[in-house]
Amino acid sequence: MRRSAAPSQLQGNSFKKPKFIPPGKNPELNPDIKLFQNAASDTNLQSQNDPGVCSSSLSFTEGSTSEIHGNDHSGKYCSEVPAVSLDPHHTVLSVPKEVTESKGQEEPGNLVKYFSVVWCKASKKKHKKWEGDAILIVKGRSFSLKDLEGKDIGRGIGYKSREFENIEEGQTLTIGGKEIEIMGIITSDDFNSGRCFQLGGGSPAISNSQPARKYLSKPFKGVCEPSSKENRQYDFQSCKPRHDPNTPNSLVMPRPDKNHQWMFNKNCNPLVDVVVDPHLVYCLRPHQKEGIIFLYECVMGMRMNGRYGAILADEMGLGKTLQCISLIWTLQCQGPYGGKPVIKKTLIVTPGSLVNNWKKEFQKWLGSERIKVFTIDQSHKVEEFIKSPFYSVLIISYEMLLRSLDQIKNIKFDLLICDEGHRLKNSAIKTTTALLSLSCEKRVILTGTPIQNDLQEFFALINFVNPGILGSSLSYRKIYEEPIITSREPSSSEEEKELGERRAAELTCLTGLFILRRTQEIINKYLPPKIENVVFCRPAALQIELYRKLLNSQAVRFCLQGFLENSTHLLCIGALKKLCNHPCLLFNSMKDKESSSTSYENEERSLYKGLLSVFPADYNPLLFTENESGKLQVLSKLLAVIRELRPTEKVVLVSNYTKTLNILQEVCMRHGYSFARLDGQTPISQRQQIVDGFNSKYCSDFIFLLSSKAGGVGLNLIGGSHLILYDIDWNPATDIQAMSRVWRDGQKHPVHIYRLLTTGTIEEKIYQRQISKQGLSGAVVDLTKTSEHIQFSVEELKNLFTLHESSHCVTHDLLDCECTGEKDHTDDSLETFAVSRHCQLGPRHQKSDSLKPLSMSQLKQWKHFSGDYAKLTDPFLEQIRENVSFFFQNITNQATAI
Ligand SMILES: Nc1ncnc2c1ncn2[C@@H]1O[C@H](COP(=O)(O)OP(=O)(O)OP(=O)(O)O)[C@@H](O)[C@H]1O
Ligand SMILES: [Mg+2]
Repeated sequence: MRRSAAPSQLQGNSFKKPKFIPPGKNPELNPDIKLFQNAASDTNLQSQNDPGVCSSSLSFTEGSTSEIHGNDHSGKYCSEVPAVSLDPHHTVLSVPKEVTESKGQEEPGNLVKYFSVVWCKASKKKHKKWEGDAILIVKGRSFSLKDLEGKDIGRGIGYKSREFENIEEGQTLTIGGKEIEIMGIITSDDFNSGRCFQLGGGSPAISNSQPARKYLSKPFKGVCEPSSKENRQYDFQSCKPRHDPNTPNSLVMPRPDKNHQWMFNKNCNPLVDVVVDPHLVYCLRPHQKEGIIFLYECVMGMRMNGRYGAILADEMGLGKTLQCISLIWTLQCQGPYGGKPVIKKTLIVTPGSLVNNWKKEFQKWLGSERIKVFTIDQSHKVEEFIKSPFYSVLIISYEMLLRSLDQIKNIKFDLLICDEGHRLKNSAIKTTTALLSLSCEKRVILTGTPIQNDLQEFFALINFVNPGILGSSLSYRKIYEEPIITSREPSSSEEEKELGERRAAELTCLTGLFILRRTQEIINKYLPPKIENVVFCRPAALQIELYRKLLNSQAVRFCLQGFLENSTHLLCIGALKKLCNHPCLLFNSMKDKESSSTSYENEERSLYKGLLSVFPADYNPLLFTENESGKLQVLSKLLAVIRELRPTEKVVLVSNYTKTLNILQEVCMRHGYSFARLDGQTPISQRQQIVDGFNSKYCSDFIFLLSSKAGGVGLNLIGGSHLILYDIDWNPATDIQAMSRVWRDGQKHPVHIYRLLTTGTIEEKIYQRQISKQGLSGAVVDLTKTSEHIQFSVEELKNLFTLHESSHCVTHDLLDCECTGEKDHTDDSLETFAVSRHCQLGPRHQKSDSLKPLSMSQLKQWKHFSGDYAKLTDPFLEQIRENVSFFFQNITNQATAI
C-alpha cells in the first residue's frame, strides 16, 4: 500500500506509537484559565502534551446504515489542514502522544475511543493511495469519522463490537465505504479540547520551555559568553548590553531559550542582555513593563515557535502607544544575539486622526533625535520615506495605506503595528487583505475594544497576527465555533455543553499566549477622582407637545402594527432623538424635506403631518432658544457654573451629530465662550493641532466641541476635566470611548462626567437598552454597529414610542428600588438583575472589564436622588437641579474628590 497524500504520512504523526500510562497521572486543563490572563504567567503549555482523563462521550445519530459525506477530499485536502508547521528540532513536541484509558472503559457499551487514522475510498486495488488524515470515533457498535477540519466524512452503526474493541495501531479496517488505517490512539482529552485537530497533520510548534517569569529577569552572569572559537574572535566591545542590566530597576528582557538560540543564532553570536532604555523605564508603569516583555516575547517568537504576532488589548488609556514605542526603540537598537538589532523598519497603521498623535508620543517619550519618524499626509509621500535613510518608522492612516499599498509592499518592514486594530475583525475587507499582503511576520494589533465577543471576528484578528494558527476558517468553525455556540444554547445536551467548554478552554489557552488585556482599574491609582453623573433633564413644554404629536402620527402607528420592512421605525426614532436635542433640529428637517418636495416620501410626510402647526407661526430655527429644550437649559447652566466655580478648567462637549454640534457652538458664541471643534469634516492634518491647542495650558478655549464618531477613538483630551455627553448613542462603546478621552494618564484635575438624558423619552429607553439585560448584548459593544444593525420587535418599539410624562425617572422606576429619591440613596442589596455582556467564550472566560456597560444592578448602587432633594452637596448639580428630575452619581477614587 502506498502512503502518500495524507499529511500524517508526509510529516509524521504525533499520535503514533502510543504508550500506555495509568490514568490520573496527568493534570486536566485548568478550568479556571482566562482568555486574557496575564500572558507573562501564561506559558503553561504542559497541557498540549499531557493526556488527561475525560469521561465525556459523544453520541452518534442512530441509524442502521452507514452514511458517508464529503467523499471527494483528495487534492484540496492538504491545503486545508491547519497550517501549523512541524518543528523537527522541537523535541518536546515530537514526543509521541501517550494514552490514558477513558473512564468509560468500565462500561464497554458507553466507552468512546478516538483514533488518528488515514483513509481512502474502499477499493480492491492493490496499490492504494491514502487520501487524508481523519479522526475515528468509536462508541459501542457505532463509529464516526471526522476530517481534520472537524467535518463528518462518515458514520455508521451496527458493526460488530468485537471488531471495534480490539483496534490496534497499524490495523486496517473497512468501514462505511472507506478503508482506514489506524495510526494512533487519541486521548479523550485531546479530542474534547480539539487539540487532536490542531495536531492531526503535524503539531503546532509551541514552545513550552519558557516558564512563567518575573518581568525583571536576572541579567546573564557572564554577559558575552563566547561559545565557540569564532565567537571568541568576535569584537567583544560590540556585544555588551546597550544599557547596564545590573542597575536597580533595570528592565531586562527574558533570555532566549536553547531552542530559540538553535533556530535564530546560527552564527553562534554571543548572547547579550536586551535592556530597555532607562530613560523610558523611569516613566513606565508596572503594567507597561509587563506589556513590553509580553510584546517582546511574542514578536521574538519566544512564546510560540514560528509565531511572531501579538494582540495588546489593554483597555483605553493604559498607554499602549508607549509600550509599543518602548518595544520599537529596544528592538531597533538591540537584540539577544551579538547585540544585533532585531528590526530596522517599523510600519504603524492607525486611524487618520491618530497619525500625528503617534508622532507626538514618539517625541514625548524619546525626543526627536533617537528615532526618526515619518508620517504620511498630503504633502509627505511614501517616496520620501523610501529615499531617506534616516527614517526607521513610518506612520500611516488605514486609508492612505490602501492608496499607497503598491509602494508600501516594496518596503521591507520588520514590525507591523495596527492601532485600533479591531477594524481588522473582518478578514474580507480591503484593509485586512491589504495588510495581510505585507510580508512582515512580526505583527501587533492594538485595541482597547473587547475582542472576544464574536467568534468569527476573534478568528479574523487571531489569524491576522498569527496566520493559520487556528487552521482554516472552515476548520475553526467546525472545531471551535460550532461546538462552543451549540454548548451555549439552552437546549444543548450535557455532552455538548462539556465539549463546548473544553473547546473554549483550549481556544483560550492557545490564544491567551499572545493576547494581553488589562483593565482600567490598574491605572486608577494614578488618576484623579472621577465623578460620573447621569442627569435626567425635564423636557420643555414645546418638546412634550411635539413628542405627543409625533407619537400619534400615522408613521408611528404604522410601525406599531408591525410594518418594519421599509425602516420607517428608524425615521421615527431619528425624529424623536432630534426633538430631544432641540426642536429646531426637527423643524429644520421638515423644512429641508419640504423644499425638496419631490423626494418627500410618504412615510416622512405622515410622520411630520401637523407638526409645523405646533411651532409658533413665526418660528425661526436660527433664533432658537435654550428654553425650548430641557437638555439645552441644563447645559447652559452647567457651563455657567463650571466657568464660575472652576475658571481655569475646560469642558469637552460631545455629540453624535454635526447639526447638534452647530447648535452647541451657537450657544458657546452667544455666551462668549471660546471653543475648539473637531468633527468628521475637520481635515486629518489639522486634528492633532486642534487637540494639542486645547490641551495646552496656554490655550484660552473653554470648550472642545467633539463629534464622538469622528474623534472618539484614541484621542487624548486631558486639557478638559469636565465632559458632557449631550446625546446618547445606541452603542455603549461609543459613549464609553468618548468618556475615556479625559479621564486618562496626565489628567491633573478631578474629572466630572455628565450624561444628559431627557426624562421619560426615547433617550431613557436607549440608556436602559445600554445597561439592561434585553439591551445591546455583547456583539454590539463595537464601534461599527449602529441602530441600523439593531433588530426591534414590535413590543420593543411600543416601549420606545411611549412618553412617560409623569415619571421623574423611568430608569429608576425600573430598578425596583424602594427609595423615593428624596434623599441620596444607594442600594447595596444583592444583584437583582443578572446582567452580563454576552461573551461567546462563555461566562467562565469573562473577566471583570471596566469597559463593560454598566448594569442595572450596578446603577442601583450609585447614589441617586431626585432634583427636588433638598441637600445636594455637589455645587454643580445644585445649579442645574431646577431643570433636572433625577440624578445618579458615582465617584471613583473618592479620596480627593470634589
Ligand atoms: N507611564 C506613563 N506616564 C505618564 N503618562 C503616560 C504613561 N503612559 C501613557 N501615558 C499617557 O497616557 C495617555 C494615554 O495613552 P495612550 O494614548 O497610549 O492610551 P491607549 O492605551 O492607546 O488608549 P486608547 O485605547 O484610548 O487609544 C497618553 O497621553 C500617554 O502619553
Ligand atoms: Mg491608542
